[in-house]
Amino acid sequence: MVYDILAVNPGSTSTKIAVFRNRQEMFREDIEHDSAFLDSHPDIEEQFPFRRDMALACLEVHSYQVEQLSAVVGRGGLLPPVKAGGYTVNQAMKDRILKGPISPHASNMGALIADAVAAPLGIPAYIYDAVSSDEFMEISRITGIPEVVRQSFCHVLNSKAMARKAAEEAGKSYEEMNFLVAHMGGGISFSAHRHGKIVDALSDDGGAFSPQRSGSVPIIYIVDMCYSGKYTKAELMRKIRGDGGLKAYLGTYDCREIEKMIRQGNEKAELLYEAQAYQVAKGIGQLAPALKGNVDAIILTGGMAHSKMLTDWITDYIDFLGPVRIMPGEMELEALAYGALRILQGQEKANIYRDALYG
Ligand SMILES: Nc1ncnc2c1ncn2[C@@H]1O[C@H](COP(=O)(O)OP(=O)(O)OP(=O)(O)O)[C@@H](O)[C@H]1O
Ligand SMILES: CCCC(=O)O
Repeated sequence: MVYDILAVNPGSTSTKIAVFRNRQEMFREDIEHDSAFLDSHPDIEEQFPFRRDMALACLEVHSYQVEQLSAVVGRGGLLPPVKAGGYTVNQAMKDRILKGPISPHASNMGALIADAVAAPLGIPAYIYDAVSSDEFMEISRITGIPEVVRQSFCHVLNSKAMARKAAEEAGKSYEEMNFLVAHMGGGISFSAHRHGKIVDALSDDGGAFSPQRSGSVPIIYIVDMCYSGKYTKAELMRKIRGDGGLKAYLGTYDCREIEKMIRQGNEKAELLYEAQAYQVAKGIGQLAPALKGNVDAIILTGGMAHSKMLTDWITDYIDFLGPVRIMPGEMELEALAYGALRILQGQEKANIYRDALYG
């Protein structure tokens, strides 16, 4: 049986799409969004129709008839904790994303775009390995404030896909190995994979700063900023996500531009870029206890892993912990499509999303 699957991956700076015929990729497009557009449309509800239309326009460019699709699969977003694997997009999931998002994260649009394309065609819409897939150890959830519980949240899809690939290349199964993975995209996250499960992770405001995020910042100063009367909540959130990190210091989140500044002798850019590498190394080191130091490999992945300058610095700071594998870019579209294919072929069952608030 032949299945055509559209995979859609909305990231913080880009939307990537591809059509697969079973496991064969027919075509893909990586749409990098203009930073001015992202700045002027910070809300998911505003960005969603635009990104959906761009995805549909890509199909047209490739003269692909949507009626040929068997299913659409989107990146799974920041839902309340869910299982790793596939879910059918349903009303409860859409309500949660639109009315009560855990956090306004680009990945939330994956389910919405998948549903918007699939529903008129009468075909299933799925998400796979959502960012909030939860395999945490209980000890990983504890913070110093009882009301605040750490939620499992990271680039699950790509981190697991790269760890699986590294295991395959080592001639072993993912479940036999232990990995520390640093995903370095518009957002940066770290995950500790123990025998096939992400038992702890750091991301967003809990980890390193990133090209456009603040990362973890001493909270006492943030409390002062909150009560200073100088900022609205939305303005402070933008400092944490969107306008933080390298962009806050250097005015751009494009690392290729930053490397150009460095080549032109910009010392501030060089200091900040090495600080970026150092923070990534610290994030990896912070998770090493989750594996009790039994690290088969440290994987550096995501768009920024294309940068030799960054990966050389990071390796220099961290290779005492284990062998470093550089696996640039991401395999998220493949991971989405192969997951949906396993569901369509009956090898896996799609989970039913249920929500305490939205049914
Ligand atoms: N060749 C390169 N050298 C250095 N940095 C690069 C290179 N290619 C991409 N990047 C950087 O990688 C980042 C984007 O990575 P990626 O495309 O993985 O992110 P995304 O998918 O938009 O977001 P996320 O991964 O957080 O979901 C940008 O900061 C970009 O400048
Ligand atoms: C993709 C979830 C993790 C993050 O954005 O930091």
